Amino acid sequence: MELPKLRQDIDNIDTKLVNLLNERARISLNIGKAKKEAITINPEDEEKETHVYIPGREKQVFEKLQRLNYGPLASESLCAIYREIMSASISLQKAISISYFGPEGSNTHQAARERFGESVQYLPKLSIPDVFDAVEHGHSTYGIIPFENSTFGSVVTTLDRFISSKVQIRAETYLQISSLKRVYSHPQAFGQCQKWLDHNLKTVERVEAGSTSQAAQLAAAEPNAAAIANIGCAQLYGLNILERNIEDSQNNITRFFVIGTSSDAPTIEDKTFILFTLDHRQSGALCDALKVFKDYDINLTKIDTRPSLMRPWHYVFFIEFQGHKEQEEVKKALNELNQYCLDVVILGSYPNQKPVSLS
Ligand SMILES: O=C(O)C(=O)C[C@]1(C(=O)O)C=C[C@@H](O)C=C1
Repeated sequence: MELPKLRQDIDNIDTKLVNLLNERARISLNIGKAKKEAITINPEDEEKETHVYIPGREKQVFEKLQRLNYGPLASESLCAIYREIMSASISLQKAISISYFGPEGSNTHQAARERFGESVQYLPKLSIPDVFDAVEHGHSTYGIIPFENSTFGSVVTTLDRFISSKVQIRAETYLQISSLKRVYSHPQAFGQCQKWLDHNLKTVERVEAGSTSQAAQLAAAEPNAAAIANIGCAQLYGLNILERNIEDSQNNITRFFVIGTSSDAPTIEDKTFILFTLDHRQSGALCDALKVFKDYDINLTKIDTRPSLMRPWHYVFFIEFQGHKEQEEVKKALNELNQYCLDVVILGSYPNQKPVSLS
């Protein structure tokens, strides 16, 4: 076929696409209005503000797209296009800001961009507690923080800040951490690449930085210095890539939480994250607490513990389980759990986003 004719075909399709995209945008604006009206009609509702970001609905849309797609467009390409459609849709309803554990180019920044696209405002914060503060004080609509890494485990600063937090988890999101690099880095990244570093850079001094992107920034400003960071950082700070994929486990994935002022309504598959404290003088207290989940047939997906920060040798337990805090069985289980605990705090419920490859 002639090239001009093929380009004419593309022009015609683009005209249709632009019209359809705007039709979609108008519906999104109406959804925005409907959300505001729902709150005005039901002022007694727990929900005091309109949430434009609905992770459960987004999951549904993305799953449907992948089911519908028979190519030749790759599903990843289609999802990337839709990420931006959704981002624009959100920003039409309300201008939102996302604070993230930065600086610019950090893994958390990357995770945030993959989750929220380019039409929202990003606010870098230099520490994880600063992200919590920004959400708690209303300086940003949502926050995003690293929660755990598949090789190195929990991010303890995040767990510790949850102990005194007023935020609720709204979503989880996963990021494949690849192409880790050099000698300046965040302690988490050093931990993830320990074996490689011991083998290849045994005599090189390891200098800790506040984040992987700060490490890249430092390395860029210093001759003969390197950083362990992601590819985005190398591009941002003009670094050469010396070695790729140096992490000990090649399947190195970090999970992040999106935090906000409230969680969203139940979807078909949610998880809930809680913390609780126990009376340590009572033998079997932890066993009694955990048995509640067995009795209600609630599957646990994570358990962790941290010093309580209030009294030495007192601990806070963190548990993630399948189910939503508004489901009857979960409510009953948490009520019963309360009887065995000094304190139970629900940190939020969110749709399960675990990639199938990790299940
Ligand atoms: O369904 C909604 O609640 C919308 O606001 C629409 C929409 C979309 O564009 O599809 C936009 C943002 C939400 O995070 C989910 C979906």
